[in-house]
Amino acid sequence: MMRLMLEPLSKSCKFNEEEKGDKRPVFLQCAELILPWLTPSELANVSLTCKAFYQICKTITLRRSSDSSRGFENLAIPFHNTVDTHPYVFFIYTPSLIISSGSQLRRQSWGSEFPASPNWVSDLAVETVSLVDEKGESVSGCDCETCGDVGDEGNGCPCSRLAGLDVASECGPSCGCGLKCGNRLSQKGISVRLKIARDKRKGWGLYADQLIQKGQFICEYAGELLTTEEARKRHKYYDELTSHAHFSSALLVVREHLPSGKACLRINIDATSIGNVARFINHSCDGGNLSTKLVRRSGALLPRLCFFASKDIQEDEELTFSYGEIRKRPRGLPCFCDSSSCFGTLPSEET
Ligand SMILES: C[S@@+](CC[C@H](N)C(=O)[O-])C[C@H]1O[C@@H](n2cnc3c(N)ncnc32)[C@H](O)[C@@H]1O
Repeated sequence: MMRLMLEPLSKSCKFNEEEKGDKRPVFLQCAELILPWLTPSELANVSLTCKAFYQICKTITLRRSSDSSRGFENLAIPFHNTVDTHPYVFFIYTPSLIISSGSQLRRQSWGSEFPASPNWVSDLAVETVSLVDEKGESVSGCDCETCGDVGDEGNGCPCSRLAGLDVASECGPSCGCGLKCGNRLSQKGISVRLKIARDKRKGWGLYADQLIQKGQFICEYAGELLTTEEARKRHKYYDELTSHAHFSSALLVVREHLPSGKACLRINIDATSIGNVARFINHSCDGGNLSTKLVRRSGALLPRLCFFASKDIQEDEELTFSYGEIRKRPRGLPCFCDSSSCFGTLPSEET
């Protein structure tokens, strides 16, 4: 389909190169709209067809490397590479957890003059999934009207006391308070400056681009929410890819122990093809400088995995956390965390 569309465009390209008008030709305006939807290899092919397309593709590449979040986050999160020639990583961006995409999210415009619409994936987000009774009323969480006198941390809010031991609870859609409420720390998006930089041995990593104080919210781990069956299938497939070529997967399994202590809820999040900047966080055997917390919005069925600074973090410091303790494979992938407690291999676990 793409070839059919581009053939007439490149023919008119030749025609328009001969034109010496002041106005930008319509075909170039069309190209500006269409080319940001292409993958890097498609873009590379198109850039060979004529000078005008080459220039547009170059601009798109620059825009892509200047903001991995494509305008979905409050702040641009650029790529920096002084190691090799890869300008950016191509994946579909979602600022929050989404239900497995099916065919709806195969393409995303990235690198156009206009930033992506923040509502672009919101219809697919699962955060508003609630436990409701037959009348449609919320049967979990709280519906406090206001958290006004609870301070910026939201400590006194009834919602913050609903959580289990390793889960924090924030105000949700059923609460009367707004986004300014102190008990919605992780809902305001990324508010610290971050960048993605390339390391010779570990590949891309997420770095602080400012001083970050202990306790500050960094980002959530966003991606596709998978069934355990699908997660196992993908895990096997990613393992095969990793053994044949350099490939980085970002499939995370989180277990939430339910208050009874007898059961646990398993959450599989795959950020490999569809995810946010958290997919670039590398492992450190000493636990790194990030702590993870499951955060549930009042009334929401599923918690979200959120990263907070576990210590003060300096500008240019890499953000890392521990991928886990279990090392099932004796010859697992080598770990280059460089911490004094490094095990030598990355954690690995059967999913
Ligand atoms: C979630 S991704 C992190 C981003 C990844 N570095 C990239 O380039 O996209 C996980 C992968 O990063 C690499 N990685 C993470 N931590 C590492 C470490 N401490 N040492 C070596 N490689 C690491 C491994 O290839 C791992 O499978």
